Formats: sequence, structure tokens, C-alpha cells
Amino acid sequence: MAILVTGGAGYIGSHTCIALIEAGYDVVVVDNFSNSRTDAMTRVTEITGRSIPVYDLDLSNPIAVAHLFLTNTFEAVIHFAGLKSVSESVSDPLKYYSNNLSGTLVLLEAMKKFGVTNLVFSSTAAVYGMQESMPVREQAPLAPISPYGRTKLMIEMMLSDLVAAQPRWSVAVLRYFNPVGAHPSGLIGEDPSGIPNNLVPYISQVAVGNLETLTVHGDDYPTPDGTCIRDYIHVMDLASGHVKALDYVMSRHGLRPFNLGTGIGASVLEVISAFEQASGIKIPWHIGPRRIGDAAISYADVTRATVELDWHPTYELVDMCRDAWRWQSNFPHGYQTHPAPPVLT
Ligand SMILES: NC(=O)c1ccc[n+]([C@@H]2O[C@H](COP(=O)([O-])OP(=O)(O)OC[C@H]3O[C@@H](n4cnc5c(N)ncnc54)[C@H](O)[C@@H]3O)[C@@H](O)[C@H]2O)c1
Ligand SMILES: O=c1ccn([C@@H]2O[C@H](COP(=O)(O)OP(=O)(O)O[C@H]3O[C@H](CO)[C@@H](O)[C@H](O)[C@H]3O)[C@@H](O)[C@H]2O)c(=O)[nH]1
Repeated sequence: MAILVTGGAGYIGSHTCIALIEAGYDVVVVDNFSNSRTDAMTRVTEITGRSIPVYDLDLSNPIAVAHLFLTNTFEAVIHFAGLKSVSESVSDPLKYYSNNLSGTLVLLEAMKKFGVTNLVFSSTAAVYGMQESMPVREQAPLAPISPYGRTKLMIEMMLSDLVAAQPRWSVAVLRYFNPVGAHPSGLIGEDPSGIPNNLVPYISQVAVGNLETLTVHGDDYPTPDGTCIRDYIHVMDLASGHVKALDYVMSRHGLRPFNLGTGIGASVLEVISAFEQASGIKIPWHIGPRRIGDAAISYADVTRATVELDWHPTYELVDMCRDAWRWQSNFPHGYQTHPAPPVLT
């Protein structure tokens, strides 16, 4: 019996494969490599000493997915596969509705047909949208402001309807806050594709010399230093959260959402300072206008995950930056075998 990890070659999936193997699970990965490379899986093998069966297929292909379930026996599924760029989802919403929803539907149909009823699903803090009161609890109103966030909320609703109709199912919905960092080996991490949108990947690209300067999006927010506050969480802490959630779903029925963050907010300027401390590199930055759609403050109440999953994040901000920097400095162009010319702003 194995755990099926969809999107297992991606950023969070590849780190979670390591944590699963270290916890003693057998893992099978499915990925269409639309946003990842096979090198990630080769390096997971290098780190763990275990070779993982990897199926290159698109989840929205029902025949390929049925064949996968016919030829393997799965105890549970961790479902990472999906598209995740907020800005791209605004410019090309149908791509997001199509990929994220149809991929999940095909997967759930196959799970139902083959009697696999344990699921851990990758949701996002984006399902909360703009919240007034912090920290955000799981019971907060759900009002995503992007098509990406809406695809995740729709899947949460689909899962909730499914569990209501089929009480044997067990689903943990994990709402991640801001995942950053990399495996401490520096062998795997978040693959930079084009110019990053997210803060830590952008800072890393500036530090390594691929980008010239960081634009801080706004310094007039109602926060102590005027820049936005987020809840950054080390990807290895997230990975261990998935192992705990897997143990949870395999011993219960029903659906339960969990926030995964540290519960501690850090401003953009604090992240820059932590990265400088971790890397010893001065990051050139300047203040620019606010970015549309950014909330001033977002951080999680993680009481539920700590109490019910017995999950405790262990990495601090400076550790997250140190590991992001180790990966980035080892592989300035990510998994690319032949480095592309530097992109300059
Ligand atoms: N990274 C974040 O900041 C963040 C935050 C909140 C939630 N999430 C969610 O967590 C999950 C994993 O995120 P990530 O950062 O590892 O992203 P990622 O893009 O690195 O990984 C997703 C993987 O899914 C694969 N994939 C996409 N569509 C597929 C399909 N139809 N069939 C098969 N494979 C497919 C991609 O090739 C990729 O390897 C996603 O669902 C994402 O929405 C991510
Ligand atoms: O070049 C940059 C990039 C970001 N920021 C700021 O840094 C903060 C964090 O931004 P980012 O890293 O893009 O994260 P979020 O906008 O909080 O979104 C992330 O966190 C959400 C909640 O989990 C997920 O849904 C999204 O997919 C994921 O991108 C924000 O204040 C940004 O304005 C900058 O100042 N300059």
C-alpha cells in the first residue's frame, strides 16, 4: 500500500515526498511536469536513497488516471497538483478553473471507484480573501478575491459535499500561509521560472545576481514599518504537517480544515533583514507603489493544527532564508541543466 502524491515533483510535493519516506511510507508520484522537472525526483532519490515510481500524466485524463489506480494500491492520496499563480489566474481564469477543477474531479472519481477514501488536500490562505481580524481562524468567512483562490474554495466545497454524502471518506484540507525555504541539503527548492512574483524567491534572485533590485510594494500600510505582514512557513515544516495530516485522515472520518503557518507575522522589511543576516549579502531594494490585491496583514491561528494534529513548526524566519539561500546559491537557475542568460530588470 502506497501514498499517491499528485504534483509530487513540484515545490511542496517534492519536500513532502522526503518527509513521507522518512516517516516510513511508500510513495508514488504523479505529475504532468507543467511546472516542475524530473530532476526534482532524481534529487529526492539522492537525498532519501529511495527510488520513487513517477507517472508522467495529466490528472484531467480519466483513462490514464484509471490505469494508475488499476495498477497500484493506494492507502491515501495527497493532492498537490494544481496551478498556483494568483496573477496568471486573473489574466487566464479558464486555465485555472479547467486544470484545478477537472484534475481534482477526475482524481476523486477514480478514488471513489477504487475505494480510496483518505485524502489530504492542498488549499491556501487565499480562500480567506481580505480578513479584518487577525490571526485568521479556520472558522473565518471564506471570500477569495482571485480566480485561483476561488478554484481552491470550490474544491473545498466539492469535498465537503462528497463527505456529507459518503461519511466513510476522510479529508484534511490544509490551508497554507506563505511557504518558503528549501530542504536543508540545498539540493531541492522552489524552481525559479521567469521573474518571480513572490517575495522570498524574488529576494533570492536579487541576492544571486539574476535580478538587480527588489521593489517593496508599498510602505504606507497600517503596520509598524508600513510594509505588509505575512506568515512565512518553512517548506519542511509544511511537509511534516502533511505527514501528521495523513496519520490523522487514516484514523478518522469526515472533513477538517487546518491552517498551516507559524502564527507569527513578519513584514517585508523584516524578511529582507533576515535574508541579509542569513546570506551575508546586502539586498538592494526601493519602495514602489502598493500591489493590487495585497492585504496589509495576514497570519494564521494555528491552534487547531497544533492541538489536533500534534504538529509544531520548528523553523524561524532566518532559517527559512538560510535554506532558501543555500538552494538558490547552489543552483542559481534552479533545475536547469544549462543555465539561461541572467534576466535583468
Ligand atoms: N507555493 C505556495 O505559495 C502555495 C500556497 C498555498 C497553496 N499552494 C498549493 O499547494 C499546491 C502545491 O504548490 P507548489 O508550490 O508545490 O506548486 P508547484 O507548481 O511547484 O507544484 C504543483 C505540481 O503540480 C503539477 N500539476 C499541475 N497541474 C497538473 C495536472 N493537471 N496533472 C498533473 N500534475 C499537475 C505541476 O507540474 C507541479 O509539479 C498547489 O495546489 C498550490 O495551489 C501553494
Ligand atoms: O517583489 C515583491 C514581491 C512581494 N512583495 C510583498 O511581499 C509580501 C508577500 O508577497 P508574496 O510572497 O507574493 O505572497 P502573498 O501575496 O501573500 O501570496 C502567497 O500566499 C498566499 C496565501 O497562502 C497564496 O495563496 C499565494 O499563492 C502566495 O503567492 C506582499 O506584501 C507583497 O506585496 C514585495 O514587496 N515585492
